[in-house]
Amino acid sequence: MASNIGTAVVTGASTGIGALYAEGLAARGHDVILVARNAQRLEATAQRIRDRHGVAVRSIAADLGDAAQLHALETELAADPSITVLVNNAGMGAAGTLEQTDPARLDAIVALNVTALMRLTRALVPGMRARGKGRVVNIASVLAMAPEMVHGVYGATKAFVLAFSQSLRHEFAGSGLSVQVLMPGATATEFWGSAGIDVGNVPREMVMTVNDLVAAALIAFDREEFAVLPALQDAALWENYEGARQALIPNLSTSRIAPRYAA
Ligand SMILES: NC(=O)C1=CN([C@@H]2O[C@H](COP(=O)(O)OP(=O)(O)OC[C@H]3O[C@@H](n4cnc5c(N)ncnc54)[C@H](OP(=O)(O)O)[C@@H]3O)[C@@H](O)[C@H]2O)C=CC1
Ligand SMILES: CC(=O)[C@H](N)C(=O)O
Repeated sequence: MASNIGTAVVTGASTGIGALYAEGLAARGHDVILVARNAQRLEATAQRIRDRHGVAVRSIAADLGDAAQLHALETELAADPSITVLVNNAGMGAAGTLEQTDPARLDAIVALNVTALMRLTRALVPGMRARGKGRVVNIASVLAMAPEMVHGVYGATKAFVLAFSQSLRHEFAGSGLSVQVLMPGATATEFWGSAGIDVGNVPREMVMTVNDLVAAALIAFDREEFAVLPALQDAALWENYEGARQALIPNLSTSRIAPRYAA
């Protein structure tokens, strides 16, 4: 029998944050659709979730960095009226600076972290809006606010994810749709090895386990918080940051040159 709270799509769900997040949604009663490239690993995760939670689990093997595969997935998911949650989790990084990193790798990072996330959201939101309910969860990073903590374009892609989520929150107001942005700090997953970084070189006190990260993220999912920073101990620091941003907004565009630029 289909879940009466609908189906959750989770990208990058074969391992790491995505696999545990998908399992957490299954534990809450969602049917789930898992997306990643490696069909075998994906199906192993799917079977584990089925066995443990008894919900319907589909795995779709697709490379979200490939335009044709992304388009096929958009079409397939847009036609599924059972989808109530989209978790845009798949993402990748790279160890080097802008100049050290192959341009093709930079393109791949932007294609996955930015384009695929934006396109899947664009594909699913019209149906959610027509049905009057839906949730989008975007996995950004604390590096959205601190891109200088790492090299290259990765932090900039995560700044896109944060800004996109802020914009969606505005666009969704009053629609029954909601968006959440999760900003993990360093989390022990395969992400680091794939990016060519040894997580063992990161101070241990800065690295969270993936179990802890996802447990906190799911509590925030249940609370329907907008911005989720599981590693930030003092929530007032985020509130002050966001308060300063909100204070800027009404002052950012005026017809008058600011006195400091007057000739
Ligand atoms: N780990 C960390 O320290 C942090 C991670 N994040 C973010 O969290 C998210 C999840 O990261 P994490 O779990 O650590 O990463 P992992 O590397 O552990 O998992 C990445 C997942 O994405 C899938 N994936 C990778 N490339 C593609 C692709 N081109 N198309 C489809 N699926 C793909 C992988 O499966 P497959 O290889 O089979 O495709 C895998 O399921 C990412 O957006 C990351 O940027 C944010 C902050 C900190
Ligand atoms: C916060 C981090 O260090 C991290 N590697 C990330 O992926 O954003």
